Amino acid sequence: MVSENGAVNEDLVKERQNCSFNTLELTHLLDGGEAKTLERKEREEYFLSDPAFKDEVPMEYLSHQEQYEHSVRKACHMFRKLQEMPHGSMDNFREPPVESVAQRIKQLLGGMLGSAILKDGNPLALHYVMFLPTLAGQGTVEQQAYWISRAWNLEIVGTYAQTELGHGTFIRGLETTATYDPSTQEFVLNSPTLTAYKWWPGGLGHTANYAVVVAQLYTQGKCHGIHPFIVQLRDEETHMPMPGIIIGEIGAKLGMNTTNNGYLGFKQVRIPRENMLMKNNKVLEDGTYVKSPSDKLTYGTMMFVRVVICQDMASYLSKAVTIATRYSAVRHQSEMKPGAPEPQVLDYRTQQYKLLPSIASVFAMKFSANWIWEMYNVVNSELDQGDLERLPELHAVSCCLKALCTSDAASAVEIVRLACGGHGYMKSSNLPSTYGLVTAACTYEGENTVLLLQTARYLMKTWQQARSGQTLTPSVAYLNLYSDWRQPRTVWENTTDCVIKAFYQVAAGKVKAAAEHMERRAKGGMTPEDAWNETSIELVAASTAHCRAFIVEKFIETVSKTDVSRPLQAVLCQMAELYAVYWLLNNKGDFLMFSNLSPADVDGLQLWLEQLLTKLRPNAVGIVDSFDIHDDILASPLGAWDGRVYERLFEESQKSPLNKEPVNKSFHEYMKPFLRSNL
Ligand SMILES: CCCCCCCC/C=C\CCCCCCCC(=O)SCCNC(=O)CCNC(=O)[C@H](O)C(C)(C)COP(=O)(O)OP(=O)(O)OC[C@H]1O[C@@H](n2cnc3c(N)ncnc32)[C@H](O)[C@@H]1OP(=O)(O)O
Ligand SMILES: Cc1cc2nc3c(=O)[nH]c(=O)nc-3n(C[C@H](O)[C@H](O)[C@H](O)COP(=O)(O)OP(=O)(O)OC[C@H]3O[C@@H](n4cnc5c(N)ncnc54)[C@H](O)[C@@H]3O)c2cc1C
Repeated sequence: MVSENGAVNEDLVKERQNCSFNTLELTHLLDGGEAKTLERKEREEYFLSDPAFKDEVPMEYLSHQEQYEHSVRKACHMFRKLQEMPHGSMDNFREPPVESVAQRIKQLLGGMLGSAILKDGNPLALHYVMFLPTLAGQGTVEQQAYWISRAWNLEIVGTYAQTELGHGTFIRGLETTATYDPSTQEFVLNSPTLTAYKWWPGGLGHTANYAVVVAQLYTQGKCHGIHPFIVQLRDEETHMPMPGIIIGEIGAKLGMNTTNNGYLGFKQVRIPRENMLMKNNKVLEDGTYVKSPSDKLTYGTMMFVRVVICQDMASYLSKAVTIATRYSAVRHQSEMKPGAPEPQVLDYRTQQYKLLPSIASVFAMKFSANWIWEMYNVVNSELDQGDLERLPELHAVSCCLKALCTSDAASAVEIVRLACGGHGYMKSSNLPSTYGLVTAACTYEGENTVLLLQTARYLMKTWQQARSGQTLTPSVAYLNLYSDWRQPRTVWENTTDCVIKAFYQVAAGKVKAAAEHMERRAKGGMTPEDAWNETSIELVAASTAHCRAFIVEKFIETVSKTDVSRPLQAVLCQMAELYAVYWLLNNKGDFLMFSNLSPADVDGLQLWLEQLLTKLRPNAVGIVDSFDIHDDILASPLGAWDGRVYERLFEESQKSPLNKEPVNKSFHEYMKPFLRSNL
C-alpha cells in the first residue's frame, strides 16, 4: 500500500472522500472564525518558512549543551520575528494587562507553533509565561511602567523563581529569606540552607538575567510570609552571575530538555526596597508592613498559568491524535477475516476505542478551556475593582481543570502512542517528546493531586453551605439539587440529559460520602487534619467527579448551542456523547452507586459506545484534518498529510549520525578484539 513517491496515500484519499462533513467548517469553528484561520495560517507560514528554524541534524542527536545553544538561538530569532511581524506586531504587547495578549504569545510558546520550532521546550518561555504576567499582576503602576517596558523590549530576560529544592507544593514553607534593612532601604536575600536553593525555574540556569524571586519577608523582626521580589541574577553586559548569586542548570530530565531549568542560591544579596512587587502588600521606607485585603492575591500568576495550561493541553493532544489517526488509516496489519486483505488498523474496534475518545477529549478540553479563560478575565477585572467574592470559585475550578486536562492529556498521548505500535516508540514519531511536554504539566504549576485537594477543600465548604440551605455559586449549584442521592431512582434513559444529571449525581454523591466520612472520623475523636488526610483518597475522587461532570456538561452544552451545518452538528454531538459515555463506563461503579443507572442499563450503554465508534469511524481522519495542523508542527513521519509513512520513516533513519559511515570505529576498537578472543 505504499503510494507513488510524492502522491498522497490511497487510504487517506479514500478516508477524506468518505468524510461526511465539511472539514473547513470545523477548522473555522475551532479557530473562532474564517478570519482567525487565515491569520493563524499566515502566522504559521511566516514562522515555519524561515530556514533559521530548520534543523540540519535532528535535535535529539545533539549533545545537551548543543541542544541548549540551538534552542536559545531559535528562541531569540522567534521573538525577534514576532517583534517584526507585519500584522499584529509587538506594539500591541506593550500595554498591560499582559493577560490580554497572553493568548497570542501562547500560540508561539505553546503546543502548536512553539513546539514546532522548539520541540523540547523554550528557554525564554518563563519570561513570557510567568515573569511578565507577575510584573503585571503584582507590580504597582510605577513598577509596571519601569519593569514591563524593560522586559517587553527584551532589555532584560526574567523567570519566576518560587520552587526550592526542599519545597514546591507547600509554598508557605519556602526558606529563602528577604530581610528588610531600613538603614539602607534594601532587602537582603539569603538561602539559609541547601534546601532553600531555588530549583526548577525555567530559563534560570543560563538564560535569564533577572527573576521574580518568591521569599519569606522579614521586616521589623517579624516574618510576614512569602512575597515576590525582582532580583538581578547576572550582569546585563557580561552575563556573569552577580555577587552572592550561585546559579546553574539542574540537569537532564524526562523531557523539556531545552527549557534550561535552573538552581539559585543567595549569599546575602542586597536589592533596593523598590524591587519588592508591591501592588498587594507593601513595606514602607521605615520598614512598616502594609497588608493587602487578601494574601492569596500573591498567588495570582499561578492561577493565570493554570488557566492557560488547559488550552495548551488541547493543542498537544490534537497533535498526538492527528499523528496516530492518520497513521492508523495508513497502517494495515493482520487478517480480520481469513484470506481477506489486511485491514487498516483503524478498523479494529479496540483501535477506535483508543483513538476516538482521545479525539473527543481535545474538544472537551478546548471548550472548557475557553470557558475558564472567560471566567478568569471576568473575575480578574472584578479583583481589580477590589471585589474578591469569586476568587475562591475561580481557584477551585482552575485547580481541578488544570489537573484533569493535564492528566487526561498525558494518558491520552500515551494511549495513542501505544496505538502506533513500534513506530510510536521512535523519537522521530514526535510522540515521546509530546508525552514529555505534557506529563511535565501534571507536576508543574501545582502537582495534580495537590490541586484536586484544593478543589476538594472548596467542595467541602460548599457542601456545608448546601446542607444549611444556602444558595450556591453556579459551578456547585448541583450540590443543592442532588444532596439526597438516596432518593428513589428514576428510569435510566440513554439521553444526554440523563447522562449529565448522572454525572452530577455521582459528583454530589462522592462529595457527600467524603464529607460524611470525614465527619465520622472527626466525631470519633480525630483532629480535623487527620480526618482530612484519612479521607483524602475520597476527596480527590470527589474533586475529579466534580470536574468531569463540569467538562461533560460544558461539552454537551457547547455543541448543542453551536450554529453549524447539520452534518457537522451530528459529528460534534457524537463526539460529546462519546466523551460522556466513555467516562461513564470507565467509572460505572460510581454511577451504579450514586445515579439512576442500574446494572441492567450497562449493556445498553456499552452498545451506545460501540454505535458511536461505528458512526465516528468514517470521519476520524476528517476530524483530525480539521485541526489543520501544519506538517512542520506535527513533525512526525507517522502523521504527515500525505500519509507517506514508510518513506518518511526511512528518510528519518538516514539522519542518524551512525548511518553516515558504513562501519563504526567501535567495531575495530571493541567488537573485533572481543570476537577474536572468543574464537
Ligand atoms: C503569556 C502566556 C503564555 C502562556 C503559554 C502557555 C504555554 C506553556 C509553555 C511553556 C510551559 C512552561 C511553563 C512551566 C511553568 C511552570 C511554573 C511553575 O511550576 S511555578 C511554581 C508553581 N507552584 C505551585 O503551583 C505551587 C503549588 N502550591 C500552591 O499553589 C499553594 O500553596 C497551595 C494551593 C498548595 C495551597 O497551599 P496551602 O495549603 O499552604 O494554602 P494557603 O497558602 O494557606 O492558602 C489556603 C487558602 O488559600 C486558598 N488559595 C490557595 N491558592 C489560591 C489561589 N491561587 N487563589 C486563590 N485562593 C487560593 C485556598 O483555597 C485556601 O482557602 P481557604 O482557607 O480554604 O478559604
Ligand atoms: C518541568 C517543570 C518545570 C517547572 N518550572 C518551574 C518554574 O518555572 N518555577 C518554579 O518556581 N517552579 C517550577 N517547577 C516546580 C513545580 O512547580 C513543582 O515541582 C510542583 O509545584 C510540585 O512540587 P514538588 O516538586 O515539591 O512536589 P511535592 O509536593 O514534593 O510532591 C511529591 C508528592 O507528594 C504529594 N503531596 C505533596 N503535598 C501534599 C499534600 N498536601 N497532600 C497530599 N499529597 C501531597 C504529591 O501529590 C506528590 O505525589 C517546575 C517543575 C517541573 C517538573
